Amino acid sequence: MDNFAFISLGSNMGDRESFLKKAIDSLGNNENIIIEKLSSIYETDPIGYTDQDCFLNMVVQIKTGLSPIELLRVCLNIEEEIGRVRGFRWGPRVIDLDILLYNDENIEMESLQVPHPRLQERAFVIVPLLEINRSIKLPTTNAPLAEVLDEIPDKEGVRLWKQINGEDAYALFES
Ligand SMILES: Nc1ncnc2c1ncn2[C@@H]1O[C@H](COP(=O)(O)OP(=O)(O)OP(=O)(O)O)[C@@H](O)[C@H]1O
Ligand SMILES: Nc1nc2c(c(=O)[nH]1)N=C(CO)CN2
Repeated sequence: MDNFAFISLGSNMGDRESFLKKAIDSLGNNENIIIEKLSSIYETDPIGYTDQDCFLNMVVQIKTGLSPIELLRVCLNIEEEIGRVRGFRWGPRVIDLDILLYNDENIEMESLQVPHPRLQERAFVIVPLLEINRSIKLPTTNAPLAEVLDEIPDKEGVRLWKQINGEDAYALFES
């Protein structure tokens, strides 16, 4: 498990928290993934396509023996398992898993770009990421993420919804 990665989770349909929990359970049940940290859960105004319900968003930090492409495959399988039906771009979804960062790598494949190409525009991703690690820098430009957040206008659309500390993290994993 020599690699670290950050994965963002989002849901804006049905029992949103239960879908986040299911996704985290599935990640943790993978023998090649260790969940290291969970952010709190944030309720966030929809970005991109705005005529839809608010999202719950959070970020997890993992250690993994999987390659980036293998990790993407795992994420897509979890989305499918939980029942995501692909609708239109940026539209409502029961669960969305995105790979934000994988080590300090810059990956430019057709099916996978890391850092996630829209990471820098999305307060709903950066706020939970900074909660886990204040000193993260973007591998592309070396810019501290805290400075990137300063430049984003939509920060007030990201509200703490459920604080997760050690104890809550355990409760979130309890079935
Ligand atoms: N870093 C990444 N993490 C997850 N998927 C990625 C990444 N880079 C590229 N992709 C590709 O994006 C495809 C579509 O992803 P998805 O349907 O979740 O997009 P979206 O959530 O609607 O929009 P966005 O990418 O802006 O979050 C995936 O099948 C995957 O191949
Ligand atoms: N607030 C918020 N807005 C979004 C989200 C999301 O997770 N949270 N995901 C999207 C598609 O990737 C589009 N818009």
